Amino acid sequence: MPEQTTEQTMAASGERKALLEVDHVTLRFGGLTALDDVSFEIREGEILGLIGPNGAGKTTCFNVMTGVYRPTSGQVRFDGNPLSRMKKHKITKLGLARTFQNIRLFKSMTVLENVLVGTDAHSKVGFWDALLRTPRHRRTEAASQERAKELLHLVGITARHDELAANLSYGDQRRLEIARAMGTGPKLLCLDEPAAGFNPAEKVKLMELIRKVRDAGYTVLLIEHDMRLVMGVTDRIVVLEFGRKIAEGVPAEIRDNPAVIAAYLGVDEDAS
Ligand SMILES: Nc1ncnc2c1ncn2[C@@H]1O[C@H](COP(=O)(O)OP(=O)(O)OP(=O)(O)O)[C@@H](O)[C@H]1O
Repeated sequence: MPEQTTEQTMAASGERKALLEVDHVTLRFGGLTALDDVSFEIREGEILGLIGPNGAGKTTCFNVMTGVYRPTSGQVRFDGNPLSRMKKHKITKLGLARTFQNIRLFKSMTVLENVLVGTDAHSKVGFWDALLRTPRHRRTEAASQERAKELLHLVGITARHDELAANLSYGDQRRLEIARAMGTGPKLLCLDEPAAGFNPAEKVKLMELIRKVRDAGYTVLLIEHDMRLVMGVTDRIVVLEFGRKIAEGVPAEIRDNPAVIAAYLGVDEDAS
């Protein structure tokens, strides 16, 4: 398939429905306003980057978007459903999955088992089916294994199914985290600094993987410090500074936006 230009992707994504809506969200930690009336949306099939200088509110926003924090005011809707008061497993079932800044794998389980933990979130078989190993349970288990192997193939760690997760290289552990999150069958995959600790070659590979994930039909939210990676892989970018949204647009617009440049360089916009 020929590669799409950003404009083509945008033209396509502009017609797409909003999968996740951040609607006038404010979040206060005591006296500190970590998010201040922030609104934006993630559209189906796009890769959206959320960026901003240290302390801008990205992680807080990510946590609000994935249902970890409840906003002080405003609302987050996923596929039209308000996330507040929803339990985590319900959010996962709706189709929202995330990875963590600090890798959180089950290190003493195998690579395949780690992904199976995710696929089990969608399992329809009950407790007794599992206990008695009914044909229904065996069929479901075989389908889950197949699915888990496909995901490992997608992220590029096929050959190491039976290896303990602890024995994988750091880069492969990060890839496994992505496969595990995808195992839950998400519509939206939220990646929290997936390139942390990567060398430049690994970052290039990660960019390819993120594109592959999007091309496989997933929508992706990416929080990432590495500007080159964000600019190179996202369709649109939202920029936060001091808890406020200061810009939103395609990478080329964000790159040239004076408010964004000022935020990153730490200079007074009027003085620049
Ligand atoms: N649980 C919390 N309690 C109190 N203040 C918090 C809490 N979490 C974050 N903050 C504050 O909220 C503000 C935004 O922090 P946040 O971690 O969301 O920023 P960030 O953009 O992710 O920063 P970084 O790039 O450094 O990770 C900061 O001033 C931070 O100190």
